[in-house]
Amino acid sequence: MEGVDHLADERNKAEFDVEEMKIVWAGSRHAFQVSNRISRLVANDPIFEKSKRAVMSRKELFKNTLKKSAHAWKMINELRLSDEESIRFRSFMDQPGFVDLHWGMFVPAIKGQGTEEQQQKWLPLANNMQIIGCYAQTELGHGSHVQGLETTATFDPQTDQFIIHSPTQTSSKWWPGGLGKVSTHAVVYARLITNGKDHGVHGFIVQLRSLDDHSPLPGITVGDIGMKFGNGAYNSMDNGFLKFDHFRIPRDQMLMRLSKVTREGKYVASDVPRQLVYGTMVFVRQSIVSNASNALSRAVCIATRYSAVRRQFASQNGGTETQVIDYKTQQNRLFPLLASAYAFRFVGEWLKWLYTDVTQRLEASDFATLPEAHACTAGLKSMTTSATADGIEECRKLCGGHGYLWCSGLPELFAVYVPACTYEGDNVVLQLQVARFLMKTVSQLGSGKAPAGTTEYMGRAQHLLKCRSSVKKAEDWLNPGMVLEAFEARALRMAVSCANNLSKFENQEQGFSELLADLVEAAIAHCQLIVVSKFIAKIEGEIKGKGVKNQLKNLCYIYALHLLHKHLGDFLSTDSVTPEQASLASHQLRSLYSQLRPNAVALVDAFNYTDHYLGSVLGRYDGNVYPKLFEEALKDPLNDSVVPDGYHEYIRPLIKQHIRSARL
Ligand SMILES: CC/C=C\C/C=C\C/C=C\C/C=C\C/C=C\C/C=C\CC/C=C/C(=O)SCCNC(=O)CCNC(=O)[C@H](O)C(C)(C)COP(=O)(O)OP(=O)(O)OC[C@H]1O[C@@H](n2cnc3c(N)ncnc32)[C@H](O)[C@@H]1OP(=O)(O)O
Ligand SMILES: Cc1cc2nc3c(=O)[nH]c(=O)nc-3n(C[C@H](O)[C@H](O)[C@H](O)COP(=O)(O)OP(=O)(O)OC[C@H]3O[C@@H](n4cnc5c(N)ncnc54)[C@H](O)[C@@H]3O)c2cc1C
Repeated sequence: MEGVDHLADERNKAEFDVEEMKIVWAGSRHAFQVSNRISRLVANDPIFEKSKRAVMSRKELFKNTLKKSAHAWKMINELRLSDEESIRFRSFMDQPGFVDLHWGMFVPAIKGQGTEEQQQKWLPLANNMQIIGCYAQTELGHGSHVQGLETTATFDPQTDQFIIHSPTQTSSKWWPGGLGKVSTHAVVYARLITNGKDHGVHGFIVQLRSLDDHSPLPGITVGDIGMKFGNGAYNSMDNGFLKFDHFRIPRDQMLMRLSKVTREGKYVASDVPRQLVYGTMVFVRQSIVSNASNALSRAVCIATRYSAVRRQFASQNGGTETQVIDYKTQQNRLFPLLASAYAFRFVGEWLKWLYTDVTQRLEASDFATLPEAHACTAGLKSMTTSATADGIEECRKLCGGHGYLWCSGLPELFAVYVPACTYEGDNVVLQLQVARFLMKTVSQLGSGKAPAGTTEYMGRAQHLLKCRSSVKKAEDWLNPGMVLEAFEARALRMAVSCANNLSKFENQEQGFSELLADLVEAAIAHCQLIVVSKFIAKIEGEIKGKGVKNQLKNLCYIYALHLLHKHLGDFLSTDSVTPEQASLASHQLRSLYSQLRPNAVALVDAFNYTDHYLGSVLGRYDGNVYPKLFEEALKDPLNDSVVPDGYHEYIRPLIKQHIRSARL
């Protein structure tokens, strides 16, 4: 029935102020107001309609993306939206496209690696979209191993130019988003060569296409790399290939904030760490963590609302059938994901603070916290995207058969999201960066240099290596100190165990290679500790609104205790908890699920998503699922005619043949 709220009973059960929780979720009252206004602006504009993406051909989808992007740009200008509002606008459009790379990587790369002069020249053009750019780093042969890139940028002192060249097939750029069909320019990463000397990988601004007719400039071969996973989904993006044939650019198009090449061809390195050339990736990894909470919360919102609508089997005392959300198995799978969405939100907020802090320090030539910022952004990007991709798939299964329908919104969300485990650094490769950082920190323990920031707990090694958890009853698992100590002991003991095993090898690099799997586990334990500790810090801060803090506490302990349960092997083998304490944790977890249950729908309402953004029949705000499933089915092109195209060629002859043989 239209207009009826099928989830009203669920909403009436809530024990907290949902409006205040919306503000906590958004980060501030101002952020909530911006998101609320912009999401409705986008939802009410028919140009941003998205239900037909799966049945569009690639070309239609791509053109539709161009149309949406152009319309968005027009509206952003007409309405004079601020940067913050424009970012929200593009996010609520919910269609991957070249603009993500233009604003998300091309512009930040120039800001981070360009000199003042270069910024003054290029940023106004990019900010007005008079040029459109992408980030061309990955090649056919190398993505993870950035130092292995093969494209060359050789300085020619006679002409004061760099010659950009792709010497082999594997040196072709391959994957950059926005490159295939749209970008006029790219920040290209290539090996800088001056006077025959290779100075490693540097960034260069390169024009690729004519600004008059969009044709590739002579010496440039460029195109799209082809269809990717899923219908619709990430195929709206023109990930591209690019080959250079001795293509020339002026010397001043090398991004020279970190190092320079003089008119004479002299290479001048500045005193800043060369790793700052990777700065754009650090920035994007940081934003990917906040995005993980967006993607996971969308999936969880769909699965929670649908689990409250869906009924299967009569309850034990007869009467109406049971809502599937009341099955403990459903709660055990769903509620930790709901808690994870909140956890990733808060760790994302913290990571944004860390990133801003390290950026300010770098500007003041303080490089001390750079390794930690790199380890945190790499590790949290890896941990949150892996958990989110798995979580979206779990939400699909939580919705039973209907979750497999495109109109559930979950297949497309998964197809769009899953490459986040690979782009901006393969998740295993990134955890190995964290592991290196941890091994370095452990090796320095006792040297007088106290670990700081997220490794501060390692400075308490004497205690953490010996301590026994003092949990005696289930409620002790609601004590933040006891929870933190268990996670710290587990993370430290895993890291120290890896370090001890490494020390048995004469060759450290060989030892590292042998122990890769254990090192990744230790890195994940460290990252989980960070997320738990930032969630605890959040609930210990000031939180307004009736019952809001209580709900966040429940979510925090669900997050921590489900991790304890999932990684019980780690906790037991490191003696961080005993089997009895683990069983008390499971008991406490069940109790927390029961406390969360009446608040589940209200907790996903607090995400404040429009039906447009959710894009899911199962996750509709009003819970009116069944009639809408029919409506969606009838919209499928296969239902345009009652008798399908192909009947006369392929079905009728089969049936007639059968009838003939039956008559014989
Ligand atoms: C249809 C729509 C429907 C629905 C939509 C729904 C949902 C969408 C939801 C969410 C979307 C989510 C997110 C969107 C947001 C943005 C994404 C948008 C598009 C994606 C675009 C992707 C772009 C890319 O992928 S760009 C390419 C990225 N490439 C990589 O990341 C490469 C990975 N490799 C590396 O980073 C490095 O090479 C390395 C592995 C780290 C290097 O290792 P190595 O040790 O060999 O390196 P070096 O010798 O160079 O370094 C030695 C030394 O330096 C330290 N180091 C390394 N990196 C850094 C750094 N960045 N900062 C500081 N320090 C660094 C290293 O640790 C060593 O230190 P030590 O010597 O001390 O050991
Ligand atoms: C959708 C999408 C968008 C992208 N957009 C861009 C873009 O805009 N610009 C751009 O430049 N690039 C882009 N990329 C490329 C992306 O950054 C790379 O694919 C990514 O960094 C992984 O590198 P790779 O493909 O070389 O993987 P590989 O390194 O070849 O990984 C293959 C396997 O080897 C393993 N492996 C690799 N090295 C190690 C190691 N040292 N130890 C243990 N295991 C290892 C990995 O874990 C993985 O299992 C994009 C990729 C995708 C999928």
